[in-house]
Amino acid sequence: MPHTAPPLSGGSRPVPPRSTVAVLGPGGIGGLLAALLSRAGHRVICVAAEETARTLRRDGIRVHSAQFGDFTAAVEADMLLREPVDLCLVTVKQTALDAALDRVPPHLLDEGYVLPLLNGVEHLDTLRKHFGAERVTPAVIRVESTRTAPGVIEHGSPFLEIDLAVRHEPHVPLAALLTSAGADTRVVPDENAVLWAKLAFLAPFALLTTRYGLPIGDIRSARRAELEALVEETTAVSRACGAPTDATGILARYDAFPPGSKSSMQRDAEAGRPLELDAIGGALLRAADRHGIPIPLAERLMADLEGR
Ligand SMILES: NC(=O)C1=CN([C@@H]2O[C@H](COP(=O)(O)OP(=O)(O)OC[C@H]3O[C@@H](n4cnc5c(N)ncnc54)[C@H](OP(=O)(O)O)[C@@H]3O)[C@@H](O)[C@H]2O)C=CC1
Ligand SMILES: CC(C)(CO)C(=O)C(=O)O
Repeated sequence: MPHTAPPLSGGSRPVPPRSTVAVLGPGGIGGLLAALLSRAGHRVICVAAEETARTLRRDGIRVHSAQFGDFTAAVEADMLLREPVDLCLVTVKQTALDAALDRVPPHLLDEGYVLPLLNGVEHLDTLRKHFGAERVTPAVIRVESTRTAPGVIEHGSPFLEIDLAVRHEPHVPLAALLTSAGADTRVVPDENAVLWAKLAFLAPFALLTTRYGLPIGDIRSARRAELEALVEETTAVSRACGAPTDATGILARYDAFPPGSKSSMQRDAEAGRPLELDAIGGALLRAADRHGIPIPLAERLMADLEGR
């Protein structure tokens, strides 16, 4: 998948032989990264609810991946983080973030870094309040990965990409650590560019696939005009927020997805789970309102989805 924002150097520094990484929420993306980091030789502590923690301690994490193959990785797991770690990946849904943060006492990250991989833009405020602004590295992930049962992960996309918004190289070489696990990781100097490039791309994908219950292949063919109009809206908001996002590039990215790909919001809808509507569509509407940008199509889709 082509990236949109210009990279900085930073992915090539040596990785500490064995880092200790906590994963708060070992689900679709957290479980995949936990397993890959463990397989790469790092110490991984998953922080999860009781049943999931018990299952992970007993069975490890089983990954089925077209990109990385099928493998099982041993991880530690607990309901509460009890010791300092080099890095804490935050990989819960936005709807579970406040409750999940009770499991990670902030002082345990005094020397480490927090890497949130949630979709959306507004969770960073919550995390900065909890851990302190200097501990949190904004980031986004591009992948399609599903937790089909506790500790069982189906990684469906032929890619796993992470963009880190880092102005100054953190003490822990985060990019090299993630690269060592197999993630195609880039360091980009601009937080807005990283977060809004993802949201401008994700919001049309998530809202349309969820609204119509169709995978991206059907949306980009049968509902092309709607998709293009919505991308015009999201890129206008993104540009107003200071992120130079271009509609043509986003449409090309949709076209490169395997046709059966679904958004995580769509998978949540299918499973009857709460949707991250506020984190994705709500954040978009609020930003459009702040900048006086009309986005009627996004508003209509949000109203449809809220009324489901
Ligand atoms: N899945 C994907 O392909 C992609 C997802 N994203 C984003 O990544 C984020 C995570 O999504 P995803 O991995 O799909 O989510 P999942 O629902 O698969 O995983 C979330 C995990 O959080 C755990 N969890 C929920 N509440 C708590 C809590 N209070 N304490 C501890 N753990 C908790 C769940 O536990 P349990 O297992 O016990 O239910 C689950 O393991 C979202 O913001 C999503 O939008 C971004 C790109 C792609
Ligand atoms: C669109 C996709 C699959 C890209 O990673 C995503 O971020 C999501 O569905 O949450």
